[in-house]
Amino acid sequence: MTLFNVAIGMALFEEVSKKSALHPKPAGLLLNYGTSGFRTVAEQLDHVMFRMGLLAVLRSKKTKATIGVMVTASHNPEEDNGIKLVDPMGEMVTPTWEEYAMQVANAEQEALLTVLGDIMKREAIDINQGAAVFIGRDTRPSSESLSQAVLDGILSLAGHAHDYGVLTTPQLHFMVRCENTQSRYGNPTTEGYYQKLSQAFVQLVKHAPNRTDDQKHLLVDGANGVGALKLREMEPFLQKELQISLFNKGTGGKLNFQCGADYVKVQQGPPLGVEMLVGQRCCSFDGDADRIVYYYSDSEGRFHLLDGDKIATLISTFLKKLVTQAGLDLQIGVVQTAYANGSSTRYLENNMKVTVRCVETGVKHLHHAAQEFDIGVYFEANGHGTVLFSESAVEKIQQLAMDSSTSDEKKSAAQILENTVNVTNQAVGDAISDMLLVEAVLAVQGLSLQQWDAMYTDLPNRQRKVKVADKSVITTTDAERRALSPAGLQDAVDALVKQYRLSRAFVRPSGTEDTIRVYAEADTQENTDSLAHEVCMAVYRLAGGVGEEPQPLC
Ligand SMILES: CC(=O)N[C@H]1[C@@H](OP(=O)(O)O)O[C@H](CO)[C@@H](O)[C@@H]1O
Ligand SMILES: [Mg+2]
Repeated sequence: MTLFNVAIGMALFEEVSKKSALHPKPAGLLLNYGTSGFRTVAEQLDHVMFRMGLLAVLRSKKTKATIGVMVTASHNPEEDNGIKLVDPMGEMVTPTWEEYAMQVANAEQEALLTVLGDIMKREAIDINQGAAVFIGRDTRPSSESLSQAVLDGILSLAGHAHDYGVLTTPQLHFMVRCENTQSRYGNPTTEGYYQKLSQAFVQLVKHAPNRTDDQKHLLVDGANGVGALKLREMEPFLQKELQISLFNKGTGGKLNFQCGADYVKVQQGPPLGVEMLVGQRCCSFDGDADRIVYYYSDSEGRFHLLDGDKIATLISTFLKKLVTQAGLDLQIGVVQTAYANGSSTRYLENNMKVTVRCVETGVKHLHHAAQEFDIGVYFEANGHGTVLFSESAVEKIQQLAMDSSTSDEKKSAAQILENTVNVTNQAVGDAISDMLLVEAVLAVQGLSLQQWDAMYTDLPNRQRKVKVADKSVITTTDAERRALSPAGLQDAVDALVKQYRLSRAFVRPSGTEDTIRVYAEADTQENTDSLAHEVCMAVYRLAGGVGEEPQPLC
């Protein structure tokens, strides 16, 4: 380092030191960079925001690219908030830097500069390298001041910041990817996002010219969050090809309260505030619009949920048909987690004959595994997912779509595939993009919601939680489907599972909550609930359960 660089470094660090005093860390407070960043009650987060602004600058210097910072707590209560970092291609920040994020967030006030200095040394970061950070935030009341703290952090390390204000999480990921591909992926503006996705959607539905107004109609539960706002902004771009009735728009109700994708998935019932008629197509976004689930109510008043597994099945079936029609040699894979319904996995493997991989919970694991295929479809059962197309797959599709010597059938399949690529937000799961994709797939194939639902029947399933003294006593293997410790737990689960038909159960520590999650499925809801309860009891007894013993449901 030259003396000049040292002087610059010292001046910057002095500024950081001065500014960080305005964002003090409560002594002793330790936070975890979990499955999707830091997440806790908003009051505890000011120092974390400031410090993540600093870290984003370092990450930007290291990667020589624009980095994203999103302020949101997704589906969690309005009082909570959170922050996550976005890497250059719009993906979640790499694991080593999650570690750094924790070190920086948890450093006591006087140790902050040392921790930053150590990271710079370890990563050989050049202080003179420029830095740029994009910021987005959700609609929580606390998000504005918290994103201001991020901005303070960025500016105090002399980084360049672009504050987009209120955005959905996937929009922020999209902006970062556009910027770092010199706009090859799209323009890094909300208008660029609306244009790219809606143009592709409008092209796709041209392959379904006789859609009725009824077929174009969709009820959307916006979870009283940012998704509702952004969908309203996007509507004019859709040229009436989708007619949206928007509920839970955030004008009256509380964010995520008895509504939104997470509520609908966990309750397996409709959200508050949506006026659904029999058979009508409905979907719910979550609070930051990166998840979506579909549902309808049948003539007997029964609620039908079409979750992430059903969406993955619909999309991969569609893609497989098109790839075959186009005569392209592209391998399609579907990535799921242990929470995927057993029926969906069986259907994909046995009927659709696509490769299915199971990975650990958390989008970063799914995203990573999906990159190994020419076309990788990944969805968590809760509705978070997307499709990744490899660069060479996109090239082959584009070439064929323009090839004047090929047959009309092949060309048309390639053109549909090309628009499918463009309607998809490949940076990350995106409720708006997934909604357009599902709507287009249904339209092009002339499928009703009921026909889609009938592709396979979900096995009854149940998710439960058990409180234990120390959740780390449970360790798992085989994509979290088997427990390695404590001794005897997996044997107990195996013995219980054997007593039921079509059954499966597993236990794992949650990565976002201080609890053990239990999942069970079996031939009937009654058997599923009974299996889930017995597994909860095994966890309670063998893994140090605390508080009241798990009770059977009803
Ligand atoms: C069963 C379940 O839905 N788990 C969720 C939940 O993770 P846990 O590690 O199970 O707490 O939050 C994650 C982040 O939002 C999400 O990716 C994941 O799917
Ligand atoms: Mg979310």
